Amino acid sequence: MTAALAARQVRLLGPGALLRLVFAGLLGVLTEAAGIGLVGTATWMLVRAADQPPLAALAVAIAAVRGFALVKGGLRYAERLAGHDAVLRVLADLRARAFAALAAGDRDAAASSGSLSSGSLSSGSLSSGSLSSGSSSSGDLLSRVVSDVDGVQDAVLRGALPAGVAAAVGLAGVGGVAVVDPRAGLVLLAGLLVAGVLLPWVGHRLTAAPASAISTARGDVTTGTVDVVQGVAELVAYGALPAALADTADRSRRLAALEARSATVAAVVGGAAAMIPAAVAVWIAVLVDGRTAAVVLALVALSVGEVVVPLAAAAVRHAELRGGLRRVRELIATAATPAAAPDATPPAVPAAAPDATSLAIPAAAPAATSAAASAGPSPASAAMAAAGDRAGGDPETVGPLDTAVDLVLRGVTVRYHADLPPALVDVDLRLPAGSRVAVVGASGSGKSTLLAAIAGRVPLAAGTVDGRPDGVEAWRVAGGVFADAHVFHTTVRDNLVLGRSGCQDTDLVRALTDAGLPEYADRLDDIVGEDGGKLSGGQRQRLLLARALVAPPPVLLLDEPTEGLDPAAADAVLDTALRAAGARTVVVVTHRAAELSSFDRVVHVEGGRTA
Ligand SMILES: Nc1ncnc2c1ncn2[C@@H]1O[C@H](COP(=O)(O)OP(=O)(O)OP(=O)(O)O)[C@@H](O)[C@H]1O
Repeated sequence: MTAALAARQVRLLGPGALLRLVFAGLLGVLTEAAGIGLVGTATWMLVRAADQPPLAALAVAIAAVRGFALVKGGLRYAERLAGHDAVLRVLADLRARAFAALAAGDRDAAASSGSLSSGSLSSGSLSSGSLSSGSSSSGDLLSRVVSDVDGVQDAVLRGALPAGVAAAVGLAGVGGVAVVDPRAGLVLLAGLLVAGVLLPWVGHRLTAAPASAISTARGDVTTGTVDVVQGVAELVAYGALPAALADTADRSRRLAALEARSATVAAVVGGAAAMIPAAVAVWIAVLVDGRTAAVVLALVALSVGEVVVPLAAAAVRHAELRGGLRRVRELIATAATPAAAPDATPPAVPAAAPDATSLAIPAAAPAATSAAASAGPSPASAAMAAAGDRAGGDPETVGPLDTAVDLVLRGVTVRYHADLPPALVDVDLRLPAGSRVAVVGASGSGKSTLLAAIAGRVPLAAGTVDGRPDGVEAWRVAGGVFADAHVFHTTVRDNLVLGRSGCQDTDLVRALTDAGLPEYADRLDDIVGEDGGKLSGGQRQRLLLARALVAPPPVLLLDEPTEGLDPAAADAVLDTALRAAGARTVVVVTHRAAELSSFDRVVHVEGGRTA
């Protein structure tokens, strides 16, 4: 068992680093020994001085006190230097090995999928690695790899090294005290076992479960915050931002509560451990015969006890780091495994224990039938569901407007930056209710900006968009698929619902079918990956179209909704989508001339002006 543990550490840290750490540990033991020698000699000297002996009788002790004090300072410095040097070397090596392993996993995934489309370190590709939980975002994974590897520093400097030093100093201390007085040795041994073994074990046991919950909660907060930030425009467009922000804040509060609980355990066991050496010292002082021996042994025992006090807090910290350390070991192990041939079964990846990964969005139960029922949604998706519930309770204030609207743009000018030329210049455009308008033009001519202006997503430098009923937010009148649309790192269902009230699965299936994505009709609980990383470009675009078709506003805006599809499929999807839009106004940005026959009007945009 010990040999296996040692072999594991050698594999993780490397033999060279272990030797350096052992050297640092030896320096640590010598430092503590010098400290204990200093306390023992100084105590003896003070007790003897009370009897006013000739100065010569104290000369050796005086020199020894000075010597111990000087040597202790130098040794402490050398120990810190050696320990940090060893650990920093270990970290540099581990980082290189961890990133090599990630890169290798990414390459393997790309090779086996025959495509590099998901890009470096995508969540899809990382899912072949040992760290991945199919639902973790690449940002979350990367930040976790970084913090997991950094955790090794804490584990070594605050855990392994002090534990080794405490064991050596404790044994030597017990032996030394026992030689003078065996009963005092036993008392010290008992105190050390309580402070250095029992309390750390209790602390570790009490914090192991919360530590795993903290890891999960931290992953939730990271993934959710990134998703909300990346999808903020989309959340605003569907009125789901306040709920998303509230949910993210809720998750942060839950994380803080878990961390506070863990910190309380650390404080209690740490505090209890800190009292043990004092109790041991008092006990020994009472127990041992002879004033000098009693005082010297008591203070020596106190000094030895101080060495084990930090172990309780270190054990609590280890409970927090345990999952991360295991992930690092697994990652390094996969890097050491020779790459499998592309057609071979992928190398067996150690199954992550429940606390090994921070599953931000656990896979939803297949039986779930609503967004709210899907298990462990991401903050954004939970917010979407919450917004949906809210909408259900108050359909007058949230959700798209359900009356026809005539919109009119008058002299609309949009300028993204004062130093840049305007992206739209003096645009007049009528959008009568039920009209079908195609917007065409060269890349960069201003088509997406025109849609953004209609939807009220950009401030107008001049002009007005008239026709929105008073007091009704712009997103409830006009919305749909925009150029910067975001796919949330959650299920197909949550991506479709996105804040709409009362959506049934039948509505979602209809929208998927209308958008040309029927293959996902029975996969509503599939996690789509970070920004839809597990979908093809065309599927991603059709998912966005389906989202827009679930409960469209009176003016449906579609920015290149069929991008990524072959021409025949694009025509079919657009036809179905236009039919699904019913009596609503539809404005479609398209590059395809063949699609134009479906529209009553074609608006050409050139240099920000319409013709
Ligand atoms: N957020 C922004 N900040 C600054 N400039 C922008 C921004 N968005 C667009 N622009 C600029 O505004 C102009 C119009 O961009 P827009 O995206 O509306 O064009 P587009 O016709 O939709 O292009 P494409 O067909 O390539 O999507 C371009 O010059 C573009 O560089």
